Amino acid sequence: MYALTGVTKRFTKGRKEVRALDGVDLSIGDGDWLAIQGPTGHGKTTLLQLLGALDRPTSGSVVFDGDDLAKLSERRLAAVRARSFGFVFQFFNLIPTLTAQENVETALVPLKVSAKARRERAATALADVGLADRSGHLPAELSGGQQQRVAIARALVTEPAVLLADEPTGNLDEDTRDEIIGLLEGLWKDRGLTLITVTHDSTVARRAPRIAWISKGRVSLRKDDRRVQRPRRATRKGTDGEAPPKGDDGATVPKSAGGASPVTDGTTEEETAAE
Ligand SMILES: Nc1ncnc2c1ncn2[C@@H]1O[C@H](COP(=O)(O)OP(=O)(O)OP(=O)(O)O)[C@@H](O)[C@H]1O
Repeated sequence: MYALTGVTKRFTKGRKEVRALDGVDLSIGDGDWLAIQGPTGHGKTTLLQLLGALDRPTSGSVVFDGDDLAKLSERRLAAVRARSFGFVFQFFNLIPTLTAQENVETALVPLKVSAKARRERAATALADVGLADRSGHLPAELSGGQQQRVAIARALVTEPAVLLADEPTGNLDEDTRDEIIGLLEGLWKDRGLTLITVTHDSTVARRAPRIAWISKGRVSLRKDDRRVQRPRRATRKGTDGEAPPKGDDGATVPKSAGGASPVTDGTTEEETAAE
């Protein structure tokens, strides 16, 4: 799904140049859940923004499903973003004057979905995150955890292939953090999503089968890193809504694209990591 090669990102701050990413090589497969962990200011959000086509690298390539996001026109980039990526942020980013239902519907406006279909799909998305009975509430009338659920519904109502979450539990207490990460994990398993979560929090990172550690803009993966390979998510009209089977340790066991025996690609990526 993703292949990043030699990715650097530099910012200029006054007279100083900051190398936010410094030679990142990384591959992320369909259906992977990758946590990006690391100290503050070391490039986590920058990497997430490149993966979500919100920004471009200074050099290197970010290939997503065969397209180098670094080279696409703004128009194509916006189209890929709208079609393929959903975003969740630490501070929810809901529109305060709109109800939960209306906030979720906003994600469908750029896709030119009819008003009736918007209403139906937003109601389903809210039900999927356990908020069917809160659809008429404004964000201020919801708890932090509920607001994040609305934000997750808004991210998923467009049925993206990839969900990118930047510190999704960073503004929540421990119990709510566990609820939200459990919700994300369930959605990841059930929908065959590719999930990429940025987090400071090791408790959250450890829930992901893959962890990328980022330090000074360089990425390293665990020695035992393995890509999870699962079939592409179910589409709206598809029938493959089946949750992947569990392994002995309770972890999701990947299936081959043909739905046959579980496989991984069998390679570790440490050779390609920057450290
Ligand atoms: N738009 C920008 N202009 C200038 N410098 C930037 C910009 N965005 C990020 N940086 C710098 O790039 C470096 C990496 O920032 P980034 O936000 O990716 O770190 P992070 O690991 O996500 O940090 P945090 O955990 O605090 O969110 C930092 O030094 C930051 O100040």
